[in-house]
Amino acid sequence: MEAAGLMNHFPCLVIRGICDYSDSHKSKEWQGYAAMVAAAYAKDLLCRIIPQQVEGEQRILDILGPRIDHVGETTDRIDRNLSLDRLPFAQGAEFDSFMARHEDECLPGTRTEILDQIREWAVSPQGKCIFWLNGMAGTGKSTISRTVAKYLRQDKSLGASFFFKRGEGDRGNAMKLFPTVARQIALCIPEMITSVQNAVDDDPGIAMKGMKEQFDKLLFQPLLCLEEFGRQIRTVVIVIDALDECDDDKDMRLILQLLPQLHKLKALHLRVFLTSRPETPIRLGFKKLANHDYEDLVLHEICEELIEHDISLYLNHRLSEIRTDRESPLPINWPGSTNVQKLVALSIPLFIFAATICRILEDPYWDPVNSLARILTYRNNGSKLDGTYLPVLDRLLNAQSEEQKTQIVQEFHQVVGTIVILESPLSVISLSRLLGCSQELVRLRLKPLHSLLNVPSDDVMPVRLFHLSFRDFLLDPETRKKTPLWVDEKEIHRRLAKQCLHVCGNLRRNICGLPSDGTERAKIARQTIDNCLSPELQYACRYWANHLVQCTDLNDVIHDALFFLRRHFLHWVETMSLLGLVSEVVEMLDLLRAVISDDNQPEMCDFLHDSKRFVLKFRQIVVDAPLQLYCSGLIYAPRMAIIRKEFEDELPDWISQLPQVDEKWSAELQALEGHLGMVLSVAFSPDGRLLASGSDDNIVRLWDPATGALHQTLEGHSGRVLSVAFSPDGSLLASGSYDNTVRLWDPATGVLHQTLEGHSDWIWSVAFSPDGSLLASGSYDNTVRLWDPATGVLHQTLEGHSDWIWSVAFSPDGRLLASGSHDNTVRLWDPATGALHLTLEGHSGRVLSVAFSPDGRLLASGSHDNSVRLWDPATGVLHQAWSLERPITPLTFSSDGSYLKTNVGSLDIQSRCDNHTLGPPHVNLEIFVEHREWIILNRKKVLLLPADSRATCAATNGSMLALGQPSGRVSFIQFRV
Ligand SMILES: Nc1ncnc2c1ncn2[C@@H]1O[C@H](COP(=O)(O)OP(=O)(O)OP(=O)(O)O)[C@@H](O)[C@H]1O
Repeated sequence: MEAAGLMNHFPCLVIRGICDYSDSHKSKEWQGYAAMVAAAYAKDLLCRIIPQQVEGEQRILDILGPRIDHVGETTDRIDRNLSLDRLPFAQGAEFDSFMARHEDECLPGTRTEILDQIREWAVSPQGKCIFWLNGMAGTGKSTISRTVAKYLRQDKSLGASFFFKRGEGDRGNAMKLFPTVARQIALCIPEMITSVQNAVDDDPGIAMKGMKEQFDKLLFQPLLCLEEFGRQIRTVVIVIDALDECDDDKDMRLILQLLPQLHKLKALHLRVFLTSRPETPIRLGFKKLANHDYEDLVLHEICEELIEHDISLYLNHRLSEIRTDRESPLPINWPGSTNVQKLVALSIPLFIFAATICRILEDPYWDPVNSLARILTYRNNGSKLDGTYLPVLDRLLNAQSEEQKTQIVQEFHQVVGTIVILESPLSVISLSRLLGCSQELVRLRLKPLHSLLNVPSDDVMPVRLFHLSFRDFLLDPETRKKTPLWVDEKEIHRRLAKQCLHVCGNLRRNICGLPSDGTERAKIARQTIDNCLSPELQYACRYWANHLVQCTDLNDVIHDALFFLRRHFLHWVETMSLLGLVSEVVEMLDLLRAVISDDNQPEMCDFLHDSKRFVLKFRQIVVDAPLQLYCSGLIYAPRMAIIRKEFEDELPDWISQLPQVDEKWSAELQALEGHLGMVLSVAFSPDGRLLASGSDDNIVRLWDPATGALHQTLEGHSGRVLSVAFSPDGSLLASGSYDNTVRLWDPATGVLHQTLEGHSDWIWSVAFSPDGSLLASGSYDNTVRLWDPATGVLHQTLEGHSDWIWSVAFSPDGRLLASGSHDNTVRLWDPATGALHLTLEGHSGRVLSVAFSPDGRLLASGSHDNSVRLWDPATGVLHQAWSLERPITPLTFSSDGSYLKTNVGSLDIQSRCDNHTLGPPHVNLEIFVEHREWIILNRKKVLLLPADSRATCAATNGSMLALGQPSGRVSFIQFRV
């Protein structure tokens, strides 16, 4: 048949296929699958062909007959499933995934009380939103989670499960937590599918967005929509296991902030069963939750008899299995009840010890009678760890010649030493490539250790420790006295650093063969990246610096590192960009800089300084399109930049005339791009680790000033954000807005704590009291309001000004609050009572800025009348007035109080001189705005910023200056120029 003819017949053939499958009675699974595929074709083809083929239409309808509705229904379902398929999910995170098929569940008869308690909580209408099972490593939490998930599935109340696992790709972080959970819940509550589908359609990149947004759009809102369906209320539980294995403390805390919101859902009882070790960020996260949000159970604190009973049951069961499974019969009385008792005592409260002992005893290469005797001997001599691990390790060296022993010890260090030090696990194949040895050698060394290491039969799967205690044992300095197999951590780090750098030598330009220099990272499939970058190369790129900084003899490795950087720096950044890890490059450069001395390694220091400038400057473009590094990056780098000179050969040869560029790096470290409107306010957190920027686009963004990474996007205001301020302990961020509200956010998680409503006009200024117990907001409604930031309760409304409030400031002891107003006055209030203390009159123009000196003895006011006035805040007496050239804002004291910094110059307070003196040498930074350009004075150096720095606001953390720009960018300026 000709191609055209075939095309004409094709739709009918497909539809015939559908009819045939519907009539046949093949396996249910097959039918479902075939139906979906066939119906998808049919729907598509019907739409395209029917209007054009009148004759064909009749035939199609004849064949389909009454089944047409069924096809429509099926295709809708396919559409929905396809939509859910666009949601990325973490492979293997579900409790019954293929990867988890060998994981244990609770042995029947063990954990009965705990399991009952959890089941009761899940079904009780009064049950709290979260059940937190908290316990030390190896107490059996994950085993309980798997069992709970299984029961819930049987009861049809399992909504979703997510088992975190460090070093297991997406399971080791929170990026895909909510998409994975949303996908599972939507499949179990079909009414939710359309809302999830809409969220994905509205924003196809939603799964790459911040967690708060993912939670809201993929989970919370779709679940909220269920209320429309008015179904009978049912219980749905999400199981989240091992939250402590999520790689980012802030993410853990954010998850804990978000989950309690699920309690607000009315259409169902949504519960979360969550387990973790009692790690600090998690404990602190729970501490912040209200008591009614969660209940908890501490697994290692339950009554010892219960633990003893369970471990004893487990050991008896496993030991009897070992007896039965053994090919050669064991002595009739083995292991003997006394020995079992001893093993039980040895294990309490850790199930992992019992499990490890059983793995040792069932190892077919060793005699269990002998193994048991050794375990019990070690038990008498040392710690639990000795008793568990030494018997296995000692056996490796038994009955070997000295020569063999030396070789075994050396290979053990090479292979097992590496496995315990690795930052994330690698397979046998990757290990052999990283170590430069044969796969056979790796296998050989692992063979006698199957009871301590999880060695998959598939050589491409990662080798892992059964339990981290094995690592602790091998690295413990005390172990050195007990076995030559002790692992010298620093030495292994040194070797790994060198081996990683060696592997990184394979990097090259355009390693993934991207079609063009402009290819966007978002459009590169993960599969392509994984095909081109082997796991060991990915590992080496990501961790070489971590290993380097942890070894003793740095000189030797630094030489290798410099050699690598000078050849492959750009290739490395390209690879890190492909992996989505550009921020880590900056962190790694900082890490290296911290251990390298200026005197001994000046060349490395210069290189690190220059390369950091390069990455910060071009970060955004590199994040978006990796290969732009060689074009936009190199050609716009300053002429004398080390990176530009080193990599001159990489400059694109198709650009005949390169753009004019500066000789050296300018003062601008980095521009933070993301705001869609003018940046109106910026503030550093008290520890300098976060920068907040408020903008015309109604959004507050939180950035990491060290790497330029965007941490949070705080959305909620419906008007411009005019002012931002951190609380003194950095735990809260306040934002004042055109929408007449102040919002209080948790800067660590981005969660909105409170919306303070009450002002009837814009809020231009917000300030926390020095002890953080009060928040003042100054507004265009002529009032200042004082709030309790912890509860959001309004304490006082300070009325008295007859016009807008531009600025508010607390005195350092918190006893006074100053407000500067459009009515040309400054007022001083007692924040405790709200009483007006003084009204300072004298300015002939609006007062734009107020500031207290660090000792609280002076109050400065800057006005639109171009003057600065200095008052005694206790008496209201005017000390001094300067008349300057322009309206004064902002106004701040130098940290030692000797200078007053204004936008037109600095004023020496002691000598009362008004000649715009530069600060004394110890004054690190002064900031001025001169003719709408910014001047920075640093140790008497004056720096005029580029003409485009028309900053609207500024803040400093002591080493960097952040400038908000009308263009919506935030620029970082370094001081040491
Ligand atoms: N009730 C049980 N029945 C049978 N085996 C158990 C039970 N509890 C724990 N185990 C065994 O103990 C091992 C360790 O338990 P598990 O991994 O659940 O501990 P964990 O508390 O989650 O540890 P970690 O915090 O290190 O992840 C399991 O692999 C399993 O073999």
